[in-house]
Amino acid sequence: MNLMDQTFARLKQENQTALIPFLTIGDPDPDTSVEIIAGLEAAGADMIELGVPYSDPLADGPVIQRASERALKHQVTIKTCMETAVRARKAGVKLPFILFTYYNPVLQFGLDRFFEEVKAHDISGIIIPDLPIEESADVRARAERSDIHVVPLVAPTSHERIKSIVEGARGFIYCVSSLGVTGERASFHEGVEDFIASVKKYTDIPVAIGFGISNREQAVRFSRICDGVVVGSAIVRKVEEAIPLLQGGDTHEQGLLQIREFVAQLKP
Ligand SMILES: O=P(O)(O)OC[C@@H](O)[C@@H](O)c1c[nH]c2ccccc12
Repeated sequence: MNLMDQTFARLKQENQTALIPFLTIGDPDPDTSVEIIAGLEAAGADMIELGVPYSDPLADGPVIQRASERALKHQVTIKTCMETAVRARKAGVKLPFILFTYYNPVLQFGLDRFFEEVKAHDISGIIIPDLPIEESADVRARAERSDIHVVPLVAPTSHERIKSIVEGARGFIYCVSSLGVTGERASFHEGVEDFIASVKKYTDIPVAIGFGISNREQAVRFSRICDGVVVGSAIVRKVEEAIPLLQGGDTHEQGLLQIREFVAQLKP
């Protein structure tokens, strides 16, 4: 059984909601990313989206765009992110990894090699936000053969396409809370709870929500109706704010603690 499925099954038994951070790998550097991942698990994260930095992150707001630029200064690639997963495992991190990447880097990497390497690096799932619908059947078939879950994204504007998007999906469904790009939000798309309910009508697999969730109150609100909450920009911003400490030699641990404490209070 895929580690992601095992985790959701355990959380369901414990009547818990998964806290799923997104982290740009290589920000501020690859070594520190391994330490931040360990800190996220210690803070209560249940699985982690390992963000592959990309030069043209169309769906990302300024916080993640800046993080990608910082990471790309270290020439971070899909391979670096896969190696980061293995390094985190070796450091004792047990939670499932989800590789988050735009489609172009996957095509550059090569689809056959991509799935072989994802499997070999103990990664449970992938999210490709710009995966073209006409390519998704092939990608899902390849993933299925390796027992890797391709997590589909559904938006409040998906309406009649929700059924076709979630049918046959594995892992979890990623409900995007609002239109636009990633980034902390004070409010969400009108009727977001109804949207989530409409998605749950078509699937029995876990449903998580992301986009804009940046504080405990919002995480608790969505934990009432979702199996998972995804938090990215708010955490990536904490990393950005901690960089002077992380790079300050004797204040490095203090920087890691600052990130960990922010994440710990998010756990619904
Ligand atoms: O950053 P936010 O608003 O907390 O949203 C999660 C998001 O970071 C992560 O899941 C993600 C990062 N880049 C994306 C692009 C599209 C969809 C989702 C994402």
